Amino acid sequence: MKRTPLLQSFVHAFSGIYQAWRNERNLRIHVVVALAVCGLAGWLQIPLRDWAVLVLTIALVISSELFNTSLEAIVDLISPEQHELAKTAKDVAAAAVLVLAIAAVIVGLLILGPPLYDRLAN
Ligand SMILES: Nc1ncnc2c1ncn2[C@@H]1O[C@H](COP(=O)(O)OP(=O)(O)OP(=O)(O)O)[C@@H](O)[C@H]1O
Repeated sequence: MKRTPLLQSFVHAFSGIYQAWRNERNLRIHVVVALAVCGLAGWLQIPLRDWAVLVLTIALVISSELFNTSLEAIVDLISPEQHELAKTAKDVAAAAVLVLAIAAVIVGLLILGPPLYDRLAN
């Protein structure tokens, strides 16, 4: 099998991000919320370790959304008709994103809550 050049692999990956961005409203919502959280974290001047946790959490949510988008495309390709297994595949993948999104909200509250309270109270 012909091996894809390294640079071309990056081009494909960025193309994947662009396609998902164009087609997936949920991904755009995740990115907008992530930018808002980063803005708030910058304003609150949180420590570097908290930044690391925030960035990893944001990446996990966005990455799961990208996997979800990929899985939806595969399901639509192999099962254009309605099928119980197609429904299970899509619903469970969406559930995986939901679990991470809920965890991300909790992480955000734990990291940003106390400094935000201090800033607003003083
Ligand atoms: N081929 C199918 N067979 C059975 N049920 C399906 C099928 N395709 C979609 N569904 C059901 O419809 C729901 C929405 O499917 P759709 O492909 O529109 O995803 P979506 O709404 O674009 O998801 P997301 O909002 O995560 O992008 C699925 O979660 C599933 O319950």
